Amino acid sequence: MTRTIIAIAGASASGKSLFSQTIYNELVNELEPGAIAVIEEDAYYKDQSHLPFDHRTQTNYDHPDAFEHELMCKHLTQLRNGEEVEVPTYDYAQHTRSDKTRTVMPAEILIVEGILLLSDKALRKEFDIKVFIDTPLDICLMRRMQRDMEQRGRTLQSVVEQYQATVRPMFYQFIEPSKHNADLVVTRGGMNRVAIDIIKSKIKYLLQK
Ligand SMILES: Nc1ncnc2c1ncn2[C@@H]1O[C@H](COP(=O)(O)OP(=O)(O)O)[C@@H](O)[C@H]1O
Ligand SMILES: Nc1ccn([C@@H]2O[C@H](COP(=O)(O)O)[C@@H](O)[C@H]2O)c(=O)n1
Repeated sequence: MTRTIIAIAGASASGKSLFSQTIYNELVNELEPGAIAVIEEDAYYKDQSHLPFDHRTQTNYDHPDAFEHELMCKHLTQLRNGEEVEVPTYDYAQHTRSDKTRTVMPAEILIVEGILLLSDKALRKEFDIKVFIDTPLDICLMRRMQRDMEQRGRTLQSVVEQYQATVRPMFYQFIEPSKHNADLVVTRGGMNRVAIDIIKSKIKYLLQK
């Protein structure tokens, strides 16, 4: 069986999750059970449970060193080889992994979404289709403020400080340059109906082959 791994990369709050989840939700009931799955790069943030909470708030979460990309690469290889994996789950409020894992079965179509997927050479080799969600950074910041305060337990001040200290500089150092590794660059992210339909058609085509 040929399996296809699709990477959806882009800035924080650019709409990667919305884009990926829209494709997944619109296809999941049409396809054979278990044919499609989604994995988040955020699940592979390093475990920091050994560090005091105050230390964890100081981590640069937008630098590649914050992630355990080796484990992610290993899991993608296992999934491609037909093995199920235990994907970590991440707790943004505690800035570390939670003690639960999520079993992911080897789907024919695997969508992977995350900020630094296309900046890591080893990870890039795992992807058959590479998409970059290209959303202006000011829009990402506005969305991030709202989302992080509503869903990730952040204050406005903490979002602004983190944005200036790490999110914005790391975007220019790592994420934006990685756009050139993409096969497709998508504007308007999760609301780009044409782009969503193109990826859906490609997935259906691959599953018919
Ligand atoms: N095109 C869009 N228009 C309006 N809101 C959007 C759009 N794309 C994403 N959002 C919202 O912005 C927030 C961040 O989007 P999300 O998909 O979680 O970003 P990412 O996964 O890239 O961090 C979410 O609350 C989401 O609903
Ligand atoms: N403890 C953490 C871990 C990550 N972040 C931020 O999450 C962003 C990536 O997730 P998206 O869903 O927004 O793509 C990244 O920019 C990190 O700054 C965090 O704030 N705290």
